[in-house]
Amino acid sequence: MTDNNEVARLLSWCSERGFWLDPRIRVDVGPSGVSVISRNSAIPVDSILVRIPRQSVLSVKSSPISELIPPNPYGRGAQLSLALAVSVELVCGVASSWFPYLQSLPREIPGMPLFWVGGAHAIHGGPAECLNGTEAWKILFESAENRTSLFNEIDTYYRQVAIPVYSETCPQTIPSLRDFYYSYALVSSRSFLVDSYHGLAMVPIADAFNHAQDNHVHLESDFDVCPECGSLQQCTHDDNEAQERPSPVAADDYYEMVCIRPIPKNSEIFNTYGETLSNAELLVQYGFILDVNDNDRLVWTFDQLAEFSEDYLPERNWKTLGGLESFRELVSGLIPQSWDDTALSQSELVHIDRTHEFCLNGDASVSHGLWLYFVLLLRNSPTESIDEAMNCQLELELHAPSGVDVDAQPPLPDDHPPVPGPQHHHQQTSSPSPYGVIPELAHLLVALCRARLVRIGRLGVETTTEEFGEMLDRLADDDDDPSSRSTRMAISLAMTEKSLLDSCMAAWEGILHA
Ligand SMILES: C[S@@+](CC[C@H](N)C(=O)[O-])C[C@H]1O[C@@H](n2cnc3c(N)ncnc32)[C@H](O)[C@@H]1O
Repeated sequence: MTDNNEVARLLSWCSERGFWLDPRIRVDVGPSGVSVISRNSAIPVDSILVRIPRQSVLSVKSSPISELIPPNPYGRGAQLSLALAVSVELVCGVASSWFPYLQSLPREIPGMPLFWVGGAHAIHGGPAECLNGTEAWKILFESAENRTSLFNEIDTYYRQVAIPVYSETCPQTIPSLRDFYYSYALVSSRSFLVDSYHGLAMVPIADAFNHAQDNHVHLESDFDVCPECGSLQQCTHDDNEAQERPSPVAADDYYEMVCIRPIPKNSEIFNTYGETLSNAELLVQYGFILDVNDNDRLVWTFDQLAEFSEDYLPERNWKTLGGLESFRELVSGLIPQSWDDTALSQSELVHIDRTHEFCLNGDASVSHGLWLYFVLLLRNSPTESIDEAMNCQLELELHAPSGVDVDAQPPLPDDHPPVPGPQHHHQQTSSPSPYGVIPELAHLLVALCRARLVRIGRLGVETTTEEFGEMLDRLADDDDDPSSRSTRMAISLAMTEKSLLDSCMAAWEGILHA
């Protein structure tokens, strides 16, 4: 972990480079590494707490080897490019212009699952195994960008792009793959998208703030600078039409950490790394989780739902629904429509989801997209009304034995036979239900959740709440051991997902007894 001397060296370098820190704050070393704390006076909203000179950030553009790094403006590609720039600066050591900054960063980031696979953190029996089937597992191993694992993407970039650059710039001290992982981890956990010139960048001092959802500060920057030279003023790269950049004032040469929520005296000052980040995302990108995170959710893709339907509802083949692609189009065309004023918005079990995903949210409520998928799948003809299904949903919730309780514990004991699986799926009876497709939909949702629990494995199906508690308590006793801390975070994630799935199953089984 960073020590006080390293922080002192960082601050002295910052002062030489023209940084300005409000005297009401200090940078300190605490239990979560470096943090920023208010001194003995409260700080009001709109105060500028830190000014960071634009030319002091480490980005692909400001790197001495920028010409050698293939440009990659967004997403994981941008992170990999910046990791390459950072790794070369780390090799340069004291010769790097950013040395006092780089020496102040944590030497290891064991909380990030990137370091859990292989070595002491072997996947079998290690913390990574506890992530099996969870949302974090999906981010790590089924990356949305090209369905490959994060590890493969990093390894491929290292071999194909980084090694040739190292051979040219530092042939005597080529960083190892593990060294490259470290640089990637620094970028993943600390970089900011600052403006259209630097793009993603390492921003000293701005990255000393820890994360909270109710943050006190955020980074302000004039994003719209010349992407070619970074100029805030009109420059030779401007064409005649694009001369709308505002004339600069002195402050524009800085990025600023600005107070957006009053800060009490003597308390930690937090930034946010993203208002909607779930614990799975925080863990993978930053190596920590929050005790309570309202953004936690479980997501299914359309393809996963389609695969599930083929297994559990073989009688509904895609041909009867006009083909898989036209069904996909139907569903994806309806989800973004306005659902706020529909009857569904009054449901206790379904929520109108702004992300338009097929998901279960932190209240164990299913998204309107997931509900709609099953309604469209189950209805007997394309003319059957969705409004009718919404009314049936509300009716059934109303007539559930004791109302709907989404926090109810699952009625099934752990040794209860599983809910209908692919082989013995509950068939629709010949007499139609007065609640239309909703009872069948409830059965399917329960089966979908059960299938997800099975993917989580032992922690999903066999572990009781008490056992989770005991495991977490045991690991908390050993919190100084990074491996115990990692396992504790992984188990917490699995426990949260199991609890959401259990609550969802209990609620939908509850309405089946109406
Ligand atoms: C941008 S840095 C923040 C400064 C950092 N504490 C340091 O020592 O340099 C992000 C890292 O800080 C830690 N961190 C940030 N917010 C945290 C939180 N709420 N709880 C635990 N660790 C946190 C994590 O290790 C994360 O990867």
